Amino acid sequence: MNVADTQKVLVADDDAINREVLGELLKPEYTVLLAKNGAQTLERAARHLPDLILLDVMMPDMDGYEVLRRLRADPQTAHIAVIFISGLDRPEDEANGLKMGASDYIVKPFNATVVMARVALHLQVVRQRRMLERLANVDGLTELANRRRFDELYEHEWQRARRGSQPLSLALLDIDAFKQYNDRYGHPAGDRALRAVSRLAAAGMRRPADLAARYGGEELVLLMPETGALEAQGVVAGICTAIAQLMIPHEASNVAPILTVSVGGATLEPGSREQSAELFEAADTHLYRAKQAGRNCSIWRESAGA
Ligand SMILES: Nc1nc2c(ncn2[C@@H]2O[C@H](COP(=O)(O)OP(=O)(O)OP(=O)(O)O)[C@@H](O)[C@H]2O)c(=O)[nH]1
Repeated sequence: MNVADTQKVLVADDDAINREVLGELLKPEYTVLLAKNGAQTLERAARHLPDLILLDVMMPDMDGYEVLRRLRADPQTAHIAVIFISGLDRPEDEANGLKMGASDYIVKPFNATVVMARVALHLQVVRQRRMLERLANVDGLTELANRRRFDELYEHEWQRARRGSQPLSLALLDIDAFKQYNDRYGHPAGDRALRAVSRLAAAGMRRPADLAARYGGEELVLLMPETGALEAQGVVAGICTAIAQLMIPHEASNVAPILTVSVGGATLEPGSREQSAELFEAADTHLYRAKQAGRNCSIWRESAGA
């Protein structure tokens, strides 16, 4: 396994010897982080986002149950797998830990082989969950977010823009005469061109909350929260220029001898009256107009919300 793929395990125990024993045990296979109390566990969990936490139940500043509750309350750390390690060996303690959302419960004194086997098992579950999440959210051809993921994030960003009275910009980018491209150069070449355009769209997104997604077929959607119309148009212009600079030959196009795109965009500061569909529909209308206007161009609309 390559170092970048190594999974991270955080060992949280107030007892230095326990920390060391568990740390040494895990080190040959995983990247190990250590925490000596509850506060440090929360801080390291948020900073390093480990795949798994081995969490001592009895710690002086904050017990493991409280640490788990706080981890679950923060969306960033809510999904981190937790195995309780505890000196409390009554069945009700174990049941309580599992009910709280721990993946497993190991009673001290622990057996090293059993700890390693359980850690391996839960890390495998973590890997499988990530793979499923990826399959559910990422488009296989372009590696962009898929439409399902876009729909989810769009609603989230719409609400965030409304609460924060911030502009939200959205652009639909559609490859021109792509049917002719496929007909002329073949479907595999069409796939390559679509991947190249997608890569540039993703590279053009500047901020962490910006999103390039494949909306369907040869249509991409670019979502730019907290971005006004002028700035968003600048971002889109940069992407269109980068696509033109690829100079992908398209001899069957009536628009240009190279592959081009049309863009419809809109910016809105959501008020209480608008629905999220309105911004999308405005961008779609503008994409239609850009196609009508001869393609290889971008049309934008800006409007204030109520
Ligand atoms: N190679 C490839 N082609 C695709 C993919 N998805 C959609 N297409 C093709 O994209 C083409 C879209 O055709 P149209 O909707 O007529 O659009 P167009 O030819 O680009 O015309 P305009 O958008 O009006 O300029 C169809 O031929 C689809 O088969 C894909 O994943 N790979």
